[in-house]
Amino acid sequence: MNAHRGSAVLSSASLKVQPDITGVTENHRLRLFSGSANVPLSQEVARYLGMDLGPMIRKRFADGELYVQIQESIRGCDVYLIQPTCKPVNDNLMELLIMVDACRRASARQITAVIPYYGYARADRKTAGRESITAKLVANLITKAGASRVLAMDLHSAQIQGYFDIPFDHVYGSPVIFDYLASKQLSDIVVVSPDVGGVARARAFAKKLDDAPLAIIDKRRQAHNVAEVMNVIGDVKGKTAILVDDMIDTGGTITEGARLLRQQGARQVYACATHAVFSPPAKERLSSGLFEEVIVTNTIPIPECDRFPQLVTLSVANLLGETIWRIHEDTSVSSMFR
Ligand SMILES: Nc1ncnc2c1ncn2[C@@H]1O[C@H](COP(=O)(O)O)[C@@H](O)[C@H]1O
Ligand SMILES: O=P(O)(O)OC[C@H]1O[C@H](OP(=O)(O)OP(=O)(O)O)[C@H](O)[C@@H]1O
Ligand SMILES: [Mg+2]
Ligand SMILES: [Mg+2]
Repeated sequence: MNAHRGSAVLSSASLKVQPDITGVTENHRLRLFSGSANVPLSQEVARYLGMDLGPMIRKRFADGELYVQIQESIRGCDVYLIQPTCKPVNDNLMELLIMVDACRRASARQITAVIPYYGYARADRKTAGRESITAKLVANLITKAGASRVLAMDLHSAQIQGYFDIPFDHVYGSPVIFDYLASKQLSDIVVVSPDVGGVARARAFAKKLDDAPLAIIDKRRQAHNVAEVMNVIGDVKGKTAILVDDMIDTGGTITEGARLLRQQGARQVYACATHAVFSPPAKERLSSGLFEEVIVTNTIPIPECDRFPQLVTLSVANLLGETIWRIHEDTSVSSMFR
């Protein structure tokens, strides 16, 4: 390459752009940057990919506004920006948007927003008049900022993929949870969806657990953040119930569900959820003795003060790393979940 350049003037050793072993020029290489929302997860992803996180300055001005500067050239690079939009959601979202904008203006070839937890996902439709569909607004913001594609894990509702008109890879944390559950060798399992929105997720989960039976809880919400459970559809008596959800926020849904399952004769209750949102009083509810274990992943960092003895945290870093690699290599992502 670059033979057209005067070799007497520039020897190939002095050229900055070298072809790598795959024949792709090095300036199209994969680069990974982390926002501040979950640096330990980003570091684990980088370790899986055998690379370092790219250098980036992130600071706050005296007036509270954010400043981001990518500290190396990313011209022509395929850039992956890892940032779950968890608490503080508005700050983390804004930081992601600023990172995307900075990469676009720095002439990155492709920008993938890697969003292990997609905040505002529960505002996925109008449930009353004169409400915003904030999940769609967030999609518009990410797209408009300049993202070329999105990688997200366990969206609250899968339809959010369609809020984007750019390629979207939706992956699941369930394989790491299956592996963990398999190691426990539980018997007489019933997989339980704690509400109607979780039925498809729980059904897929049950299928993977040797076609375990499925039960569904009829949950209602009379007010925001208040969960009321009415009934269990399915047989749970004497069984090990595995509640499966996308997220645990205040813990109302999963603990009210567990209480009902115990009342209906479940022998043991395990809670599984990808995203540990953990708003108060989640810790108190989850550690009240209803659960054998509460199994979550590290899409959202869990501060020490929110941990409790029954909590098991599994890492999705390898899964995200493998997905990033497959996106970069243009190979199948869906085959990871068959
Ligand atoms: N972040 C949120 N926390 C709690 N509730 C929320 C949030 N965003 C939207 N909501 C409300 O949740 C329900 C969703 O309706 P479902 O039928 O249970 O899916 C709705 O009232 C949203 O305003
Ligand atoms: O821990 P909590 O504070 O109870 O919140 C978490 C629950 O809220 C969401 O469900 P949602 O109420 O949106 O119902 P859906 O899944 O049927 O859409 C989410 O899927 C969890 O089930
Ligand atoms: Mg919902
Ligand atoms: Mg739910």
